[in-house]
Amino acid sequence: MIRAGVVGATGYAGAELVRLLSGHPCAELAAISSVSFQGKPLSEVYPAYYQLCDRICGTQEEVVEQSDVVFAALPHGLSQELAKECFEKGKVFIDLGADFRLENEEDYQEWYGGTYRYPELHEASVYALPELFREAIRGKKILANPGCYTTAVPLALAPALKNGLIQKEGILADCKSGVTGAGRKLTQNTHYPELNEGMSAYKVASHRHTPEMEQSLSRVAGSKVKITFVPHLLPVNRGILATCYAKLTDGVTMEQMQNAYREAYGEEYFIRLLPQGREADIKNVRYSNFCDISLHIDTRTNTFIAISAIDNMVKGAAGQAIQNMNLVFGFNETTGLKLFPPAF
Ligand SMILES: NC(=O)C1=CN([C@@H]2O[C@H](COP(=O)(O)OP(=O)(O)OC[C@H]3O[C@@H](n4cnc5c(N)ncnc54)[C@H](OP(=O)(O)O)[C@@H]3O)[C@@H](O)[C@H]2O)C=CC1
Ligand SMILES: CC(=O)N[C@@H](CCC(=O)OP(=O)(O)O)C(=O)O
Repeated sequence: MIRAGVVGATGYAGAELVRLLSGHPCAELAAISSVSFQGKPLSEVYPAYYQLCDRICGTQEEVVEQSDVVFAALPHGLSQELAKECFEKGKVFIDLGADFRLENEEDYQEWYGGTYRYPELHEASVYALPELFREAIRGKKILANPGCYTTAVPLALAPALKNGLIQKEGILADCKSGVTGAGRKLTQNTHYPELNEGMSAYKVASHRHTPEMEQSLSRVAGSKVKITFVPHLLPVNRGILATCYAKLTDGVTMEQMQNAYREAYGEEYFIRLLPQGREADIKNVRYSNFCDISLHIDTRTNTFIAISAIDNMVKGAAGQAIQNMNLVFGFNETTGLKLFPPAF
């Protein structure tokens, strides 16, 4: 049994980590922390956890001391000091935020407005999207867990890009997110009457996930890829639907495309390639670590369309973080994550 701790357990990602860790056969929840709810049981914050996790929220320091692996589910900008402390104490650190995701500090400065205080930690860290970069993750102690859009879009496009089946210019990612993606804090645009019965885009072609997706896609393609990314807010709790468009390379057929995706993902438990004629749907991946992908070609306009669906809180956050924990501790990657999505 390894000991797992969650810093920021009272947020949505932290609470989801607690839920998933409670069913993990090789990890026990050792400690949780909060600033606002210190000294209070987590079940007071989330009544659904009553008698299941009445653990008291402690301090960040207690989590580090009592854990072999520390998950940070904090707002961006708060992870660097914590990572340093974990690294010095030989703990595995898995960051659900963005502080270690971008390779270039200039990109981080531009999109997040911070600096890399400990460059050596960034050198030691790895971008942990297992289905694309698995081998680089093994043996690492600082893991940058991708976010929801930045999981859904690269997984949808990677095999087509890697095999040169689509053109690198003009890729569009049109994405929809459930409201839990915005976290637990209250804001006007996530207020029920403002959101319900509506659907709107936000941060059009200016969202800070853009450089992160481009980083993954460029690595896979072997040269710089730029995309246009437009996120939308959906009036549902969970889910990311990523509809990605690209111009096909001349002459590419659906059979070639399907072969490339089967070769890339055929052995991946968490990626479900849907049969032709079905479309990925956020309803079918809720509460699971699955990423459903459907492939489509518009022969009239020579356009490839890949649609992926994930649960933003699971494959887009806590589930993927536990998948990464499994990977670095040498457990089967699916341990504790064979979550059956509800049918309706
Ligand atoms: N929600 C999602 O779908 C996804 C989120 N993420 C990332 O995960 C991280 C957490 O997101 P999410 O759970 O949604 O956010 P929430 O706003 O729901 O939770 C934030 C957590 O951070 C804690 N916190 C806030 N400010 C501070 C502070 N100054 N010092 C210490 N703790 C603090 C809060 O604790 P308290 O108030 O109790 O002290 C709370 O537990 C973010 O980096 C986010 O980008 C990644 C992928 C998907
Ligand atoms: C609906 C909503 O607001 N979603 C969040 C993304 C949540 C997420 O993936 O968090 P990371 O920033 O850690 O990747 C957003 O658009 O910023």
